[in-house]
Amino acid sequence: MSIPEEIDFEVDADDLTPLAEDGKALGSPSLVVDDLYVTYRVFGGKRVGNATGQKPGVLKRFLSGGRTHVGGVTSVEAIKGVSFVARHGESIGVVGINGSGKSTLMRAIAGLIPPTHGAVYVSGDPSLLGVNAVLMGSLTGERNVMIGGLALGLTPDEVRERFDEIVDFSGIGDAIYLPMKAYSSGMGARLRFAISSAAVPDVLMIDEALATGDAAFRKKSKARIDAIRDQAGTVFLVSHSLATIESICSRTLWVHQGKLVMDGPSAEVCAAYKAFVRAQDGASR
Ligand SMILES: Nc1ncnc2c1ncn2[C@@H]1O[C@H](COP(=O)(O)OP(=O)(O)OP(=O)(O)O)[C@@H](O)[C@H]1O
Repeated sequence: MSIPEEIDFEVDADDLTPLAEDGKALGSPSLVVDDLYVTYRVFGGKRVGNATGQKPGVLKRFLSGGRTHVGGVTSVEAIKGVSFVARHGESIGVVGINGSGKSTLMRAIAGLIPPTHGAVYVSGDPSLLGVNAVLMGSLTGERNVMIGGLALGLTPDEVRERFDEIVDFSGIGDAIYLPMKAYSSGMGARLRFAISSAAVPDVLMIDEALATGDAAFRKKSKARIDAIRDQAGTVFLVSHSLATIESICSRTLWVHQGKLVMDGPSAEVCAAYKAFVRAQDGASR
């Protein structure tokens, strides 16, 4: 296995200030994930041909009308028995190699995928979690600001009041009037972050927005994350940039093959994860 490209150990640590030890006591639990399992069912995921790798016979090919796939349902166990408690005022990083289950975990917490076993309990309004899910690539950024704002529980007037501020924060300028599918991944991520954090949510989940943004955007984002934590929100940050995670999150979860393998202070978890990836990379050479 090689180190996934996105893992950027050296990423811009200079422009990120070290995490301040503010010594603030954390609040009550905002989220409880209890023995969570998530299984995807994929239709048509079976191997082509038979187990020996030989082509199907003439009769089979005739009966299948020349189609090469044989259908069937395959299960992918993406999350296997994850449990943890998050508290108000906590910022939590989530690390793991590609395909380890980070996005699935976030989507399950957001209520976008049902658990196959176990449960997720969220204090407050879980609808605050799902902004990314409602945004539509075929609509302009402007329309998406309105849709995302409504999904956050704002009224249309409140969204209109905050519109300029959201666009300014995203820094995408006149591109706000283009369809979102015309945005670069960085521009899309910046607008999603600007919308998601326009109202103070109970639980804010951030994808790669901070990794794709430039130094100035990361600084602004960090200030906004700190403000959300100060108002007792919980922030999850999924990123391949360990420098960003260590700078923003006091605690980190390491997910591997769908399991939570480590949960603790960011410096310790990131160091262990870094050593693991380097060892894997060495073993594959
Ligand atoms: N919609 C889906 N249908 C079927 N399998 C899926 C689906 N989404 C993810 N998976 C599978 O679930 C597992 C976990 O994927 P997930 O996207 O959660 O990983 P990740 O850690 O977020 O990866 P990355 O770092 O590449 O974004 C993988 O094996 C993936 O193939």
